[in-house]
Amino acid sequence: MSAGVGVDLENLWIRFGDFVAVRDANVHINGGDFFSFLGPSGCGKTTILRAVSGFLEPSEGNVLIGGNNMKGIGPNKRPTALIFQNLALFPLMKVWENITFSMEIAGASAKERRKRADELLDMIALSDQGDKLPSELSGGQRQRVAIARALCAEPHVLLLDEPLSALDLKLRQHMRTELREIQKRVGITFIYITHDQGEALTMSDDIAVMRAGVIDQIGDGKTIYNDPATAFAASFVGENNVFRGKVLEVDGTEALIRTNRSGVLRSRISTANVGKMNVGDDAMMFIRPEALSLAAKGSTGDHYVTAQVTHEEFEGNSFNIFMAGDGGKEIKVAIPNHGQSFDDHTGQAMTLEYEVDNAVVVPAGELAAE
Ligand SMILES: Nc1ncnc2c1ncn2[C@@H]1O[C@H](COP(=O)(O)OP(=O)(O)OP(=O)(O)O)[C@@H](O)[C@H]1O
Repeated sequence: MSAGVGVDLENLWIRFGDFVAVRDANVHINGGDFFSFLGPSGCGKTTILRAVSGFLEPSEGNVLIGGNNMKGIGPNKRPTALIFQNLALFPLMKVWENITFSMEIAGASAKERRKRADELLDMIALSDQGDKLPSELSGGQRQRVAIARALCAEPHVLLLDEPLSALDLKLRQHMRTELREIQKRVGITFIYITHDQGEALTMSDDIAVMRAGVIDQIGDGKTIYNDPATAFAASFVGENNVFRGKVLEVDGTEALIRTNRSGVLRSRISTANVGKMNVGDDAMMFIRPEALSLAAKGSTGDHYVTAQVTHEEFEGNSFNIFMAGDGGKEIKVAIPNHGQSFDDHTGQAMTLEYEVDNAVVVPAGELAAE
C-alpha cells in the first residue's frame, strides 16, 4: 500500500465571478490522518475538494500534496482518488471486476487483477464476495467496494465527498466505524467532507469547521467541541446555549460577562481568544445543556443562571428542561436520567449552576442556523 502524504492549502482563494466560494484558506493536513471539512451546505467544502483533486484551478494560492505544488498538474496526474456520494459501480460487472476496472483499462492481465482485487477485498473485510454483482450486496458493502475501487490505483490521498449521505441512519453510523478502520489499515490520508458533525467528530484526527467560504477553526474533535474559537463553531457543533452580552471584566483566561438577560456570569475565554477580548466588547457565552444542573433554591453568584421554565420533555436518557433565554432562543438543560423522580417545573423560575470551566466565551458573531 502507498503511504499517506501531507496536504497543504496555502492562502487559497476560489472565486466564481464576483462570488468568493473559498476565502484565504490555510490548512495543514498530516500524512496518514483522517481530516474532515465540516460545515453547512454551500460553505465551500466541495469546492476545496475539487481544488485538491485538480478538477478546479484555484483563483489564488497553492495546493501542495506531499510538499509538491500541484499548480498546472491535472487530476489524473495527482496522487489522489475521489469518492462521491453517488457510487456509480458498474451493475453488470462482478465486484472484483469493479474494483480493478482501472487496471483493466491500463491493460493488466485478469490474473494480476484478481490478485489485487483479493488483497483489496481483504482490506475492506469482504474477502468472499468478489464474485457477486453489486446488486447482491448491502448498501454499506457497496460503499466499501467503491472505496476499494478508489484504493486500487494506490492513491496517497483519498478524497471523500459526503460518501455516506445516501445511506440510512443506522448504516451511516455503522459505516463511520468501518471507514475509520479501513483508513487505519490502509494508512493513507483521507480528506472527508461532511455537514454531519457526528461523522466528523467520530472519525477524524482533525476537523476544519467552515462557514460561508471561511475556515473558522481547525482542531481535533475535543478541542472543537470544548474550546470553540467562534460563535459559529460553538453553535454548529453540538447543542449549545448562548448568552449574549458585553465583557465587563477580563482576568487572564476568564471574563465576567454582563449578559442581556441572565445577570453577570463568569466564563472561561476560549483559548483562541485569550488576550483578544476587551472590556466593552460584544460577546457570546456558551454553556452546553449537559453542563447545566439544577441548583439549590436561592443560590446566587456569577456561575448561577435563573430563568423561567417554559416546558419540559423526557428523552429517555435525559430529562430536558427548556427555559426562556435571550433573543428568542431557549436555554436547554439536560438532566441525566438515573431513574430518579422528576417533578414538572413548568412556569417556575429555576436556578441553574455550572462550572466556570464548562462555560466558554467568544467574540459576538454569526450563529449557525438551527
Ligand atoms: N461552478 C460554480 N459556479 C458558480 N458558483 C459555484 C460553482 N461551484 C460552486 N459554487 C458556489 O460556491 C459555493 C460553495 O459550493 P460547494 O459545492 O463547495 O458547497 P458545499 O459546502 O460542498 O455544499 P454541499 O454540502 O451542499 O455540497 C456555493 O454557494 C455554490 O453555489
